[in-house]
Amino acid sequence: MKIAVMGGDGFIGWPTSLHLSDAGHEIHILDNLSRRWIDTELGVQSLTPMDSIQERTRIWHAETGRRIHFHLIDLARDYELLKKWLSEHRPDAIVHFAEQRAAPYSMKSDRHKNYTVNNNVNATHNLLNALVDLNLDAHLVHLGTMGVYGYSTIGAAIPEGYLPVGIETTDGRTASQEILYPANPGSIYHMTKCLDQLLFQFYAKNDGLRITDLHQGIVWGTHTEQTRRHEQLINRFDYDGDYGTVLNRFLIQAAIGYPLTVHGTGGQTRAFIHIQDSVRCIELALKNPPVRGARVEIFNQMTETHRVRDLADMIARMSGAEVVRLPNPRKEAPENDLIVKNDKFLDLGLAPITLEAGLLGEIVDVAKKYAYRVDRSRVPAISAWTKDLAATVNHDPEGKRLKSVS
Ligand SMILES: O=c1ccn([C@@H]2O[C@H](COP(=O)(O)OP(=O)(O)O[C@H]3O[C@H](CS(=O)(=O)O)[C@@H](O)[C@H](O)[C@H]3O)[C@@H](O)[C@H]2O)c(=O)[nH]1
Repeated sequence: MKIAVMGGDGFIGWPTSLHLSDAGHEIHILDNLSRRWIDTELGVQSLTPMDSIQERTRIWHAETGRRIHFHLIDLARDYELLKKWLSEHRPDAIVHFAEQRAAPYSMKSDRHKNYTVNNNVNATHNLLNALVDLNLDAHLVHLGTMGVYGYSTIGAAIPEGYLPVGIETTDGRTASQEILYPANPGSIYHMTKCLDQLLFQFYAKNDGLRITDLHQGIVWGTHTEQTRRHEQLINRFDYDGDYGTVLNRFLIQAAIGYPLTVHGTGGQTRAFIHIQDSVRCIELALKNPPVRGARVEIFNQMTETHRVRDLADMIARMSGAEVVRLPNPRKEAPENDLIVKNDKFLDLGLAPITLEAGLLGEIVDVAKKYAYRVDRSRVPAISAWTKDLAATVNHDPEGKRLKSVS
């Protein structure tokens, strides 16, 4: 297939592009390189040394003989350019990662909220709009989030996208139907993914677009089979307070002797998936498109659930790291249970990498190897969900004032 990977320079976009190229597909990355600009804005860098996208694709070609094409296009702002590209290339499938993906970054300030909403919603809508106008029947696979469901404690498993409901009719019968699971976002970022869902519902219904939405959990790990092939193909790894996700943050904190930063009681339960499984799921989704006219296909893309404090305790046991409980900068339930259905990917043959099997390797391979690149002052999570919470944020889990956290 000819596949366009929107956002193919990012944390999941890059290994996905390599994985699909390795499988023999013709890959075109469309990216505005915004993630690299945000690194500059925040004054942080990936733990792993990352080359330019042009250099990365050159190395891939030298290693494998395969070409990955790069096109500098901003989906949210360059509508005409995007449309021109799609009309000239007419891809068979599109994988859409081209959104701002960090919840803390989206909550940093009014400016960051605006940026996240404008960028994410426009990128998704521009893409859908262009597909219809060009009569392009490409299968769109979007990377969504488990966060669209919220984290309720009702004790029932979260279904894959749709919830069966029974409604009493005016003549006393019970009519049953399936509705999109009620959206319950926990951040501006997560809210944009809820808005995406509505855009998908409309365009699938109105124009028959073929769309798959992957509700993904928190990704951990960094390497995939292809990124291991050459030092310069390495994936990015974020550890800072805005972009670092919880498990990867704990791993690097353990490696540099920084206390593991548990928010609140650590009773938050979340869904997880290894990066290698994430790219496999995307390939499985591409191989199993919905038919034209069908409703949006939704998969829960996660393999296990864990409580944050249990993860911290596990890594502390393995590494000897200290655990600190910090005031939570986020407005979220302090404790929740989480049961998730993920039968669809398992039925398609996904054999998940478990945390227990993969974790130690990650600490040794990545966290310790690049620990010298860490700027400790960028570790604290200081983006607060409300102005009140901002006053309680702990800028210094190590116990001494940090020089610069601006
Ligand atoms: O140092 C830390 C960092 C986080 N947390 C806690 O860990 C949980 C998860 O935080 P996270 O930053 O790992 O994940 P999140 O903000 O939910 O976002 C990440 O995971 C989402 C999947 S999910 O969480 O919605 O399932 C993706 O959509 C996002 O792109 C990705 O950045 C939260 O309760 C947070 O308070 C800590 O206790 N300590």
